Amino acid sequence: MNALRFGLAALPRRPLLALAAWSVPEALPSALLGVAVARAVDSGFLAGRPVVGLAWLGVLLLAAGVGAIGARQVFRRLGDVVEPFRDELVRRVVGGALRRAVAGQPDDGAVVRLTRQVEIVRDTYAGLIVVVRGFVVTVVGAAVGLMSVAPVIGLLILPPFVLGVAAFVATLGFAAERQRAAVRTDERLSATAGAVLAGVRDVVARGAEEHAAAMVAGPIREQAAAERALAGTAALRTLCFAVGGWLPLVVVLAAGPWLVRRGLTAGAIMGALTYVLFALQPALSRLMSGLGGSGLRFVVTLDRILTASTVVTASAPRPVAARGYDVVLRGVTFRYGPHAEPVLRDLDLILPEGDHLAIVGPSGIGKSTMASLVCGLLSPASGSILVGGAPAGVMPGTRVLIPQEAYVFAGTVRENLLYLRPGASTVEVEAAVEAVGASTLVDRLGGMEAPVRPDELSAGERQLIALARAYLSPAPLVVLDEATCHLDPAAERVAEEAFAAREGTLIVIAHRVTSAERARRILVLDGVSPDLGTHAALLSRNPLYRELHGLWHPGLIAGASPTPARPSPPVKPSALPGLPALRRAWPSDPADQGQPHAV
Ligand SMILES: Nc1ncnc2c1ncn2[C@@H]1O[C@H](COP(=O)(O)OP(=O)(O)OP(=O)(O)O)[C@@H](O)[C@H]1O
Repeated sequence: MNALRFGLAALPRRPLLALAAWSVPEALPSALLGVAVARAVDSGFLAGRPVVGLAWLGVLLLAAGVGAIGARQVFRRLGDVVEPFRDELVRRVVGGALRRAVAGQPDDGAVVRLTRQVEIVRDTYAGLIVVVRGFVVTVVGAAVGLMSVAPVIGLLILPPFVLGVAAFVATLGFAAERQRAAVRTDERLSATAGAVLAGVRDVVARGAEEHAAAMVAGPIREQAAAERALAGTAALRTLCFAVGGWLPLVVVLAAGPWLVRRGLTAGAIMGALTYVLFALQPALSRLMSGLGGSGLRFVVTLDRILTASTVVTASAPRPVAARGYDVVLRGVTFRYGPHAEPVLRDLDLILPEGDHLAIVGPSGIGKSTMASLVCGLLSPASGSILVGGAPAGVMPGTRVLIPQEAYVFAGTVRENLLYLRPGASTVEVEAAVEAVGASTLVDRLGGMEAPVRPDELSAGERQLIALARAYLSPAPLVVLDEATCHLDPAAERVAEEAFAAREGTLIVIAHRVTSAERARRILVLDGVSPDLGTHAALLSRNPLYRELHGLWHPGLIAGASPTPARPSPPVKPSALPGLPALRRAWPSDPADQGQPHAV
C-alpha cells in the first residue's frame, strides 16, 4: 500500500532505535505481571506468608515505576520520529502543488491538504506509533512472562490470541477500502450539496427545488450505504476480538482441571489469567481501535495527499479547452421523471458563437427547460449539449441565465451589479447600466453606493438590475428566460438591443413577438417537430408561428417585420454540419433560402 510504504520509509532510524531502547523498561511491568501474581499466591498468601505475597506485589509496583520512566522517555522522543515525517509530507504537498502549477495543472486543494490533511496524518501517524509499539512491547513482555510461569499455559493461550490478531490484520485491507469509499461518498455529497447550496438563489428563483433535492438524494443514499458497509467492518472487528481476547480465557478455564492434574499451581493459573486479562486483552483492544480508527484514517488521508501531489503526466487527459462558444445540441431528449413524457425529444441544434436566437412556443412546451439544459442546470436523459466543446455547465462563468423573476439582494447597487464580475471598473459598470437602460433607476436609488432593498423594488426594476449585472458579466453566452417580461415594450427593446450588440451569444425566450422579430433566428417549439428559421421564413411556412404571431400582433400581415433583424454574424463553416431532425423541414422552404443557418 502506497501510504504504508511511505509511512515506513519515513521512519527515521536513530530516533526509532532510541524509541525501541526506552521501550524495554516499559515492557517490564507486562513481563512481571503474571510472575509476580503467581509468586505472591504460591509463595506468599497460599503458603501463609502474606508478607512475601505483599513483597511480590511490591515488586510489581516497582516494575510499574520503571515502566512509567520508560514510557515518559518514549513520549519525549516521539516528536523526533513524527516531526521529520510531517516535514517530508509538507515538502511533498508544496513540491507537488508547485510542479502542478508549472505543468499548467493548478492545485486549488493544496492549501487545504497542507493545513488540515497533513495535521490529520501527523496525528494519526503518532497515534499509530504509540499503539503498535505499545502492543509489541506488551505482547513480547507478556509472552516472555507467560512462558516463564508455565509454558504449557502459554501454549494454550498464545495460539488463539495470535489467530485473533491475524484475523484482524487480514480485515484491514478491505476495511481501508470501505473507509476510502466512505470518504469518497462523503466528498461527493459535500460537493453536490455545496453546489446546490451555492446556487440556492437560482434554485428558488427557478422553482427547481425538486430537481435540486433529486440531485442530492443520490449522493445521500450512496453515503448511507458506504457508512453501513463501514459499520459491518466494525462488527467483524468485534468477532476478531472475541477470538483473540476471550477465547484464550475460555481455553485456560476449560483446561483448568487438566492443568491442576498435571501439577500446575493455583498461582501459576492465576498468573496466566492475569496476563490474559490485564496485558494481552487490553493490548489487543488498543491495537484494534488504534488501527481500525486512526490507522485507517492515516492510510486513506495519506493516500489522498500522495495521489494529489503527483503531477499528471503529459499523456494524461487535460481539461477540455473551449473551442469558441458554439452551443451544440445533439439528439437531446429530456424528461422530468423516469416515467414522464419527454419535454424535448431528440433535438438537434447548432448555435454558432455570436448568434442571436429567440425560442418561441405555447406555454408549457419546454422553452424554459431548454434554457436550463443549455446552461447545464438540467442534464438530458440522452444526447449531448456542448458549449464551447465542453458539456454544458462544466465551465464556470461561461453562461448567465436570467429567469423571469430576477433576484437582487440586500447590499449596495454596486455590489448587486458586480456580483458576476467583481473586478469590473466603475466605467464598465456605468456603461452596462447605461446600455440596458437602468440609469434612471440607479439615479433614483441614489447612485452606485445606495442600498438596495429588494422588497421595495418592482419586478421590472429587479429585472433591470439583473440585466445590467448579466450584461457586465464576462459570460460569452447569455440566456434571457422572459427576463424582460416586466418591462414595457420600449424598455424591453433597449435591453434586448444592448444584449444583441454585446459580444457573445444570446438566447431569448421570447415574451413578446418583438423579441422574436429582433432575433437573427427563431426556434419554434411545438412539442413534435421543432422548426428553426428566420422570422420571415417561419411566417410563411410555420402555422404555429403564424398563430403565435397573430396572437401577439393581431392584424399584422405575415412576413412584415416591423423591426429590422440584427445583421447575421459570420457563421463558421465548421459549425454547420447537417443535423437531421430540424434540417428536414428546411431545404424545401424557398422563403428561407440563402440564409445562414446551422441546423
Ligand atoms: N420541475 C419540474 N418538474 C416536473 N415538470 C416540470 C418541471 N418544470 C417544468 N415542468 C413541466 O415541463 C413542461 C415544460 O415546462 P417549461 O417551463 O419548460 O415550459 P415553457 O415553455 O417555458 O412554459 P412557459 O412559457 O409557461 O414558461 C411543462 O409541462 C411543465 O409543467
